[in-house]
Amino acid sequence: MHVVVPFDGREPKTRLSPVLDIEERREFARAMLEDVASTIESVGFEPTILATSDVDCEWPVVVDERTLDAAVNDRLAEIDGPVAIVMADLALATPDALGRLFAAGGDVVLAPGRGGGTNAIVARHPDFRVDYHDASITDHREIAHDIGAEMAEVDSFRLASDVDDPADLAEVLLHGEGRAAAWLREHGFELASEAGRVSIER
Ligand SMILES: Nc1nc2c(ncn2[C@@H]2O[C@H](COP(=O)(O)OP(=O)(O)OP(=O)(O)O)[C@@H](O)[C@H]2O)c(=O)[nH]1
Ligand SMILES: C[C@H](OP(=O)(O)O)C(=O)O
Repeated sequence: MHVVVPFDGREPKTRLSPVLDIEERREFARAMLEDVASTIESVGFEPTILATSDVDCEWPVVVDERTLDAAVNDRLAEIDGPVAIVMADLALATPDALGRLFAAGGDVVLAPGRGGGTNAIVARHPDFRVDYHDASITDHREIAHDIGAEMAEVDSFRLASDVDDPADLAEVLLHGEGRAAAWLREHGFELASEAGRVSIER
């Protein structure tokens, strides 16, 4: 199976701009990418980074400057056989969680993200194409249905937790075991309590 990790390192994670400046967001996004790619590797697959510009890293990189959908759909059309698409901001992903995703049966396997996104996909049907953004999980269910694909979903806290907003950083500090969690600690982030919920402070 080909495992593709989309990554836009140019102005990443704009929703984290209340707490991280542009250089910090680049570094943090890169730390998450390394966590995701090395976790994929640890379950026996070589990730290909599908990036908007060249990335200096130990994995193969395919550069495609077009939109996310255009770049991913081109890979889906070009690659023969199963393709997994795993987002680069899954800082809580573990070998166990990704292993369950890759092993799940079905023509199309979806890992929903909190908030309506689609954090990972395994596509074994040649006609499956993506339509990211907004409530993409609904769109991906519909696309799978329309092409007559047998669909499955993976129920996983770790795969559902993409890191988009400042509140998600608390989850990384609570549960992350990799470079992203270490990066946050090195840059002064720690857990705090706010109105009975865990938050972050710096
Ligand atoms: N190749 C490619 N990857 C992208 C593109 N846009 C987003 N990504 C990647 O897709 C995944 C999900 O990204 P999002 O959380 O939607 O967006 P983001 O740009 O990182 O963050 P925001 O600016 O806060 O929306 C991350 O791994 C991004 O690096 C794109 O245009 N091309
Ligand atoms: C790419 C997008 O990510 P989100 O903006 O939901 O994190 C999606 O999953 O459709």
